[in-house]
Amino acid sequence: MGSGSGQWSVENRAPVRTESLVSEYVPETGCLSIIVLGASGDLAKKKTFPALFHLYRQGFIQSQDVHIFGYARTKISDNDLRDRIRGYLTPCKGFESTHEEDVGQFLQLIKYVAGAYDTEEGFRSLDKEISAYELSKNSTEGSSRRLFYLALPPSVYPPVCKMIKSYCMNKSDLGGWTRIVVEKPFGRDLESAEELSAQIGELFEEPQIYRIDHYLGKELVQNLMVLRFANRFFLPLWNRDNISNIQIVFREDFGTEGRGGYFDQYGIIRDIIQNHLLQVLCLVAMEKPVSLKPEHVRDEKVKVLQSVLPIEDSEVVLGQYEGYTDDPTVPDNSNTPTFATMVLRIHNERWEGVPFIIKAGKALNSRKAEIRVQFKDVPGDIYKCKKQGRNEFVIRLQPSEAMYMKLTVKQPGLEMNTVQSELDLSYGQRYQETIIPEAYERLILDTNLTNLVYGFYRIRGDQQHFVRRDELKAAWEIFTPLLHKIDRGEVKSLNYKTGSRGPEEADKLAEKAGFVQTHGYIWIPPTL
Ligand SMILES: NC(=O)C1=CN([C@@H]2O[C@H](COP(=O)(O)OP(=O)(O)OC[C@H]3O[C@@H](n4cnc5c(N)ncnc54)[C@H](OP(=O)(O)O)[C@@H]3O)[C@@H](O)[C@H]2O)C=CC1
Ligand SMILES: O=C1O[C@H](COP(=O)(O)O)[C@@H](O)[C@H](O)[C@H]1O
Repeated sequence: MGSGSGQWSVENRAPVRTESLVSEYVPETGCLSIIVLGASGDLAKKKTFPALFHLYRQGFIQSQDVHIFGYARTKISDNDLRDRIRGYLTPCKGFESTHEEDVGQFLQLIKYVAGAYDTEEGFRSLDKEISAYELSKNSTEGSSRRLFYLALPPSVYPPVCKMIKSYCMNKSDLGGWTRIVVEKPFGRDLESAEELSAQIGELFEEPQIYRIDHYLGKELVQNLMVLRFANRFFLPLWNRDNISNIQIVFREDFGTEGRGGYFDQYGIIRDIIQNHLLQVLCLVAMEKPVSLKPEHVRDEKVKVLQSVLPIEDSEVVLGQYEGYTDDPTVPDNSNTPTFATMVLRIHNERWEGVPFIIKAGKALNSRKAEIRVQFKDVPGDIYKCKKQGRNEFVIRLQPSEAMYMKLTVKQPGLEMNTVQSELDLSYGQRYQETIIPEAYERLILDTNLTNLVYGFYRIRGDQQHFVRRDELKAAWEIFTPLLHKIDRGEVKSLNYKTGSRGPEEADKLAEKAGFVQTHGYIWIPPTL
């Protein structure tokens, strides 16, 4: 790293060798079929196909051994599907000049099959298409790999899994496999999630099931364990003796945008908090795992979830933005929250007494997701620093990925004043040449493709960044009592204005829980 010109530059360093990450490189020889079920939908066009395109452009998906199938009920042709997704395929950094050509070649890998989610006929035609492709590649029966991505509402997972199991399985005796990727929210509450798990569990083994939570694929979420467990700085500070409170925040500056029908059945807690923000909380709060093996990491996450105390009604604020019910698919009297702030408390030695303030909202005044660790006041403060604000360590997940530490320094110059400033690691500036992959790219890669990890080849099929069944159960246990109260109308959503911070009561709750806002200081992402 050199800063002679005043600019940061990044040297290529040898990869760090980490013993526990070494795993055997076992080549998989058969061809791979990726089947996107629900291909006509929102997730497929906005996230799944674009992620596959980027993997293709970066060489992880190669036309000679990977084919992509779209499946849904809508009766459209191959070309219709290609036209639907074309506009969502954004150029890969560094490949802008060949983008049109790349898109054309990628789209040719996609074939569409129309069919129902619960009938033999559709899945038999799908199997026929996949088998024809495998045959055309001379892939030995039993060596081919089939990845079914369920970009579908969870209500159709059981029939779809049954159909896959009955008509579309690969014979896995020669290194081939069949895997399924299921989206969140997995169920509506503890009971329905357990039922869904049991139904799918009868059809597939746990290692075949990838419960995706795309927040686990975000760069700075993947960095959390490295940050906590590979740096001496944080080890002694990361506990109730030093930390006053931790906020985990998700804000969007747009509403449900045509997804009102889906959203109204779930609400912000099931859509964002029970999964995305809770997964982040686990990584912030867990103890160091025995190793980086997926089961060791997930064991520690489960322990955190099981230590969360029941949520107090007095520590919850719900909101619904004005205009939410204008969507014709949303009932006029809907109480579904589009905003929630709540305090989670972890009953263990490290975190007793430290509130985790969780906040998520749609149609707010900004779009961002971040973790804000606020430290306690300095004891015996001779500078009267309280007026400047507390130390905070902020991990900005998006946009403008960054980590910064808010700290008090001497005001530069002749005066002897203190002022709040920051140590700033902004990724856009520090890693200018690096392409930060989209969360879905990374996670799809984890399900099936071979890649370099910390300098070693390993077979993907790594479930560390996916949710295990007991983890899911523990997550639903936390929220189910509250969700049932909301469903029964016992906890009401307060109105808030589109483009606001959400209900004022939410800020008051955070303050009551111990968060001290710094006034007069705002971190601004550095521009290049
Ligand atoms: N959209 C997003 O940004 C995100 C979505 N997700 C999750 O991904 C999954 C899919 O989401 P999304 O694409 O938005 O959903 P959509 O509502 O767009 O549904 C996807 C497809 O499923 C079929 N479908 C929709 N409703 C039903 C139904 N009631 N019964 C049977 N089939 C139905 C439709 O295809 P057809 O009628 O052609 O069969 C539709 O095109 C959900 O679990 C969601 O929570 C997760 C993260 C982000
Ligand atoms: O899972 C979901 O996530 C998106 C937000 O994802 P992000 O990566 O853009 O932060 C959210 O808009 C959607 O409601 C939800 O289903």
